[in-house]
Amino acid sequence: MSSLDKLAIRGIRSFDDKSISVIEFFNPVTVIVGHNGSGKTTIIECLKYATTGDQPPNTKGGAFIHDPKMANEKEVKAQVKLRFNTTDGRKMLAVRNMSVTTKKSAGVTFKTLENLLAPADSKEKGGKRNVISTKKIHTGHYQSLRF
Ligand SMILES: Nc1ncnc2c1ncn2[C@@H]1O[C@H](COP(=O)(O)OP(=O)(O)OP(=O)(O)O)[C@@H](O)[C@H]1O
Repeated sequence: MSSLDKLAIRGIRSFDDKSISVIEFFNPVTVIVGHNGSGKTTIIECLKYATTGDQPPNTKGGAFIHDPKMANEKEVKAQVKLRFNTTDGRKMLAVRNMSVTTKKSAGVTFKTLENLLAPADSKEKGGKRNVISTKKIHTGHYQSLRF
């Protein structure tokens, strides 16, 4: 059976872009507990975003990203990184990046940046990963991952 290992969130909704929040998943169950507005739903939305690339409804234009006004920045870079185990026991990493920039002249600009799916332990010389795909994955164990 495939399983979730760790989820790292930076710059999504109330998770600011100055630090990385890591959520570790346990077997057989992980319970997410917190006050209203503390980010429970955001964690689930980040899991969905990591695995499908889909952002929550009504978040077109960067509303899923931490508000630059709250961060007191012109640009906020967001990243969701999911480490998971495949059905055949391999550790994989799915990473998605996006950004919002604010300019007086152009308003808010939302961009999707690099996405990747790679073996989690695949650091090559020079720190580059052995990337399987930065686009769509249709087959095998990654069937539900759309890149
Ligand atoms: N773009 C954004 N930038 C900064 N903060 C945001 C942004 N969008 C939403 N938020 C904040 O993120 C929080 C939403 O968190 P979320 O809905 O994940 O919490 P929750 O723990 O599921 O809450 P509840 O228990 O009420 O369902 C709210 O505090 C909201 O003000």
